[in-house]
Amino acid sequence: MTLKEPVPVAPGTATGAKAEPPHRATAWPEARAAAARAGTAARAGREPRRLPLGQALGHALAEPLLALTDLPSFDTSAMDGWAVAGPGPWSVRTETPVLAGHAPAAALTDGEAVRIATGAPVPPGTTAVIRTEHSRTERTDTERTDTEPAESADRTESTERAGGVAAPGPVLHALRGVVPGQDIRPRGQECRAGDELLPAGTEVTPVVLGLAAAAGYDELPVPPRPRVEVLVLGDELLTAGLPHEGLIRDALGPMLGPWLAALGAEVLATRRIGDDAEELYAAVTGSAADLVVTTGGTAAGPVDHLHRVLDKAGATLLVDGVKVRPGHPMLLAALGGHRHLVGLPGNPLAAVSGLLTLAEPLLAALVGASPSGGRAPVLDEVHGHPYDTRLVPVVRRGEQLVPLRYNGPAMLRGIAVADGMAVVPPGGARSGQELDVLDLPWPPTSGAVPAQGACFT
Ligand SMILES: Nc1nc2c(c(=O)[nH]1)N[C@H]1C(S)=C(S)[C@@H](COP(=O)(O)OP(=O)(O)OC[C@H]3O[C@@H](n4cnc5c(N)ncnc54)[C@H](O)[C@@H]3O)O[C@H]1N2
Ligand code: MOO
Repeated sequence: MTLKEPVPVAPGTATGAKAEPPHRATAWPEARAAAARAGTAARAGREPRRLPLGQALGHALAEPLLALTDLPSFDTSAMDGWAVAGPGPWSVRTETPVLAGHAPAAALTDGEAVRIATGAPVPPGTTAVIRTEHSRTERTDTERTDTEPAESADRTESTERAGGVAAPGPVLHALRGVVPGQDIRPRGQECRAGDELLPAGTEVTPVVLGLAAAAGYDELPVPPRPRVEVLVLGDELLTAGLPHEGLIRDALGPMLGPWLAALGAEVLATRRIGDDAEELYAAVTGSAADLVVTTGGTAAGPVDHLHRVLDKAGATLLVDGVKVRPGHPMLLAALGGHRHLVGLPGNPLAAVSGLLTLAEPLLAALVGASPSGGRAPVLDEVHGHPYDTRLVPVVRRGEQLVPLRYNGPAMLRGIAVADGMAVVPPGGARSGQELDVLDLPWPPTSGAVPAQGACFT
């Protein structure tokens, strides 16, 4: 590998030159934006497919979720009790109670009441629903003048005297004031047909499935999953056993496939290529993936073939180095035909940095989603790079971010227990300063993290 960076010259030195940024790489926020733009452009022409609700979990909505019906779709009783019309007392209509899932009962006229269950359509003319426990019924039968609890109304609703002569039905009294409309969920209370319930790009969670079903959907439109292939470069990598004689375990092959899958990708394969330029050329040009992710070989060492291979393949470098630590040799290339390649540096935490900087925004844009993240204050001062952004593994402690100790470019020990990576601007961050945080696509840690400290090598 050759040194990519001119040594910065301090102002006032013998050369008289001003201090220059140490390399001509893309600024970190612009690199992320370029990756998102690449994903958005590649998204054009990728037709959404319709998946049954049972298969749509975890996808992003390809289109806004528009209500296919009013919700509720009819005026609904919110309580078990009585549908009443006008002021009371009411004469109870002694028909079958109105139940959920049944056709609406005949219209009520002022002074009438009918038993009704939660979720049942209120009869036309209903002005309020009175909860069972806020009511009492009274028989008008001369043999019985005592009042009875409403729960036993069914038993009191005998309309026949001995001899078959119709008796007046029971009378319903309210035990509290009755407000017009009380305990009625009016049609369209939650939404009207055509209302946007959720924007495109929303992740389909279990609740989204429930809302979609309530709103009338059997299927949901989702973008096709981006197809990704991972190519792991490096002759020094072992796939099993202990490191020995300069050989080390491949830490990225086992990590990247599942990580990319957690970001919504369909991982076609993870292939180990070694340091063979021809094999790499064949793998890159022959890949059927929308996104090829390579690891290693991004720098300028004797066996770092990636730039030469991309050049030979006619690829266009959209980002060639990013002003970020770790991971500054990362790159993004357009391969033609809406296909892209993200080159992750070989150092494992540098590869994570490249994944979050370039691969995540590109994949999110390909499916119309937004990259995850938020902002939070950092507990202590964080050392910064003079010119470049730093990405630092952090845990969330309450509202605050705590940087983790093992954050060197070759280390995964910090990020393994992290909740995300804090974005530390050039020059560093003060204690209490708000920082952007890049989330990881799995639940936060329990917070049981070893003691903190600094370790930058
Ligand atoms: N002269 C220069 N040398 C280097 C520079 C530079 O600017 N000038 N940049 C350094 C930085 S920063 C990084 S990051 C690396 C990037 O190197 P490559 O992307 O070319 O990666 P490799 O050289 O292949 O590997 C670097 C390092 O990572 C280990 N590695 C590679 N793959 C894996 C893997 N799958 N699992 C675990 N570890 C892996 C590899 O053995 C090396 O130790 O370049 C610096 N050098
Ligand atoms: O950018 Mo390198 O990632 O410092 O190791």
